[in-house]
Amino acid sequence: MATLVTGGAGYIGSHMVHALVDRGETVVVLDDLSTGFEAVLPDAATLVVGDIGDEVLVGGLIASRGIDAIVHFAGSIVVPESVADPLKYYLNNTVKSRALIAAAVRGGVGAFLFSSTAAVYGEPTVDAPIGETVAPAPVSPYGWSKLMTEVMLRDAAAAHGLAYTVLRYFNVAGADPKGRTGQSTPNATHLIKIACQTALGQRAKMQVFGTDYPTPDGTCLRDYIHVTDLVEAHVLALARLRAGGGNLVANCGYGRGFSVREVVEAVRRVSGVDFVAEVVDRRPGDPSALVADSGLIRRELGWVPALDDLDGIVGNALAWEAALARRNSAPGAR
Ligand SMILES: NC(=O)c1ccc[n+]([C@@H]2O[C@H](COP(=O)([O-])OP(=O)(O)OC[C@H]3O[C@@H](n4cnc5c(N)ncnc54)[C@H](O)[C@@H]3O)[C@@H](O)[C@H]2O)c1
Ligand SMILES: O=c1ccn([C@@H]2O[C@H](COP(=O)(O)OP(=O)(O)O[C@H]3O[C@H](CO)[C@H](O)[C@H](O)[C@H]3O)[C@@H](O)[C@H]2O)c(=O)[nH]1
Repeated sequence: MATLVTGGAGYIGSHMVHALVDRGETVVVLDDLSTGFEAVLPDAATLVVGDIGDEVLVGGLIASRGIDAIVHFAGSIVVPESVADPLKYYLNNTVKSRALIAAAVRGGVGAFLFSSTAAVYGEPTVDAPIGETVAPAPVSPYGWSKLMTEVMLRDAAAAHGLAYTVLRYFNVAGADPKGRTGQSTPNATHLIKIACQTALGQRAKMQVFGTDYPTPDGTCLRDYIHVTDLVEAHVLALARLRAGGGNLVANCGYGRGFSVREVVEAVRRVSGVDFVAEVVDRRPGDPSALVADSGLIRRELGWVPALDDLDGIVGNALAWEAALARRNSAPGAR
C-alpha cells in the first residue's frame, strides 16, 4: 500500500506528504518542481521529478511502487494568469489530469483524491454559506479547468469503478505548526502571505483591493482554512476511500468569513507591526463573499477542525515567512 502524491513538493501537497509520513505511510511524490521545492519534503518520502501528463512514467510508478491511491494536488493555481493564458491551464490542469486518471484506471488504482476549489462556484449570488448543491458556474479558466477534471473523475468512476473524492478548498492559509513547510512560492498572490511579508518588512506596503463591496466593512469576505486542518480532511478522506466509502464531492472550509480588513488587523495584531495597507480599486474577478457550508464534510468524514483560529493561522504563516526569509538569504540558497 503506497500513496502517490502529485504536486507533493508544493504548498498544500507538502503538508499532506508530512502528514502521511508522520502516520508511517509509504509516499511517492510526483512533482515537476515548477513551483514546488524538494527542500520541504521529509527524507522518508520518495521524490520523482516528472510530469503528471507522462502516462508511461505514471503507469510505471503505479506498477513498480504498489500505488493503491493517488492524491492529486499538481496544477497551476493563479486565477489572473489563467485569464491571460487559458490554454496553459486547460493543458496543465485538465489535459494532464486526464492522462493521470487514465493511468490510474489502467493501473487499477482504487482511490483517487482531487484538489478542487471554491473557484468552481464563480461569483455566487447566494448570501448564505455555499453548499455543494449550489450549481458550479466558474468565471475563470482556472475554475473551469478544475471543474472539467471533476467531471472526468465522475464519468471515469462510473465507467471504470474508480472511487474518488473531490475536495473544493476555500482559502487555504497558514503553515505547518512544526515549521517543516509552508507557502514557499516567491510571487504568491494570497492575502495572508502578502500581509505577513509586509509585516516582516519584505514589502514597503500592501494593498486592499476594494472597500465598496456589499459586506459589513466593504471588503471581501473569505473562509480561511488552516492548511493542517485541510490536510487532516484529506487523511480522513483517503481512509474512507480505502475502506470502500462511496464517491464524494465536498467543500472544505470552516463556514465562517473574515473580511480583508479583519485579516490585515489580525496580521498587525499578531506581528505587532502597524504596516501600511493602502486602499485601491477592486481586483477584477473577486466575488464579494465566499464562505463554505461545511456540513457535508463534517458529517461524511467526521472532520473536526483543530486550528480554526485566525490569529493562529496568521502566527504560523508569519513564522514560516520569517524562516523562509532566513533560508533564502543563506549562502547557496536558490
Ligand atoms: N492554495 C489555495 O488556496 C488553493 C485553493 C483551492 C485549491 N487549490 C488547489 O490545491 C492544489 C495545490 O495548490 P498549492 O497552493 O499547493 O500550489 P503549489 O503551486 O504550491 O503546488 C502545486 C505543485 O504542483 C507541481 N506541478 C504543477 N504542474 C505539474 C505537472 N504538470 N506535473 C507535476 N507536478 C506539477 C508544482 O511544482 C507544485 O509543487 C492545486 O491543485 C490547487 O488548484 C489551492
Ligand atoms: O494583496 C492582496 C491580496 C488579496 N486581497 C484580497 O483578499 C481576498 C483574498 O484573496 P486571495 O488572493 O488570498 O484569495 P482568492 O479568494 O482570490 O483565491 C483563493 O481562493 C479561491 C477559492 O476561494 C481559489 O481557490 C484560488 O485559487 C485561491 O487563490 C480577496 O478579496 C482579494 O481581493 C487584497 O486585498 N490584497
